Amino acid sequence: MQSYAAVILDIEGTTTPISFVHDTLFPYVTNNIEKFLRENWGRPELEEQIDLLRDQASIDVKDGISDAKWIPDKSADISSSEDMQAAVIYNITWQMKQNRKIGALKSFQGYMWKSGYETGDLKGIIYDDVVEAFHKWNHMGCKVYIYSSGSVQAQKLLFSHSNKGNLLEHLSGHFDTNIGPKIKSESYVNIAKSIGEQTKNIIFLTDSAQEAVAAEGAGLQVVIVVRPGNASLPSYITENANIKIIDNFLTLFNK
Ligand SMILES: CSCCC(=O)C(=O)COP(=O)(O)O
Ligand SMILES: [Mg+2]
Repeated sequence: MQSYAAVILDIEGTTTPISFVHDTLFPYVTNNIEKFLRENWGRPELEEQIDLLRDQASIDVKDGISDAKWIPDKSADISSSEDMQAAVIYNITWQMKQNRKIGALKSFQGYMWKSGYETGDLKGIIYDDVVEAFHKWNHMGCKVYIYSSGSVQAQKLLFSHSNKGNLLEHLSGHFDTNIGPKIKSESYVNIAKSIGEQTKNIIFLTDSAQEAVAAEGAGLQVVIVVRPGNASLPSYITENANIKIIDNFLTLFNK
């Protein structure tokens, strides 16, 4: 591995078990959405989230995506709050079944998780070696950033309410898909510009083969992280001499 000035980390399957996202975070949304909407109905923050979902739903319907449905407009008096809530529940459930990485869904999930973290019902899970690596990188003066499909709000909640305490002080910044999709090289170029580093001076750690290829295409140094429960790696990754594969962040500090 060459030297580097900044590290970018994926979350799911990299800093955090996939099982935490799929067996705890996602069910928190699907299991609580009905009650959550009822209790928060009329709040401006919830209306902002629904506006984002409605805009995305219109795009999906216009694009002819199968099973996509409109969310009624709040200015149309014909729709009761029950109809609106049912449409939002349908939309969230439909998107989550497909594990979509779309901004409006990710933003809504983050908004719901906020109350879960604040009440203590949710606690982010971070692997032990990640925290030790944070200390080492911080000590070396190497900046650490997060790039996840989860919204910036959701990322901050996870790292501030974690099983290892509040880890936000170790992080220099957060990126979500507002900077671009994780499977596009351009997104990594955008992040490099935003943090003021050349792409060759950044390492990106991820569990995803597609993300690895995109980051490599942008000129970043790429490390694939293998954690329990991660998907097996395709041969174009395992046979790519430019991509290092590790199962523990601390391997990166071995001489
Ligand atoms: C920010 S925690 C929630 C993770 C999430 O919603 C997700 O889609 C995982 O995406 P990642 O890019 O971290 O693999
Ligand atoms: Mg991942």
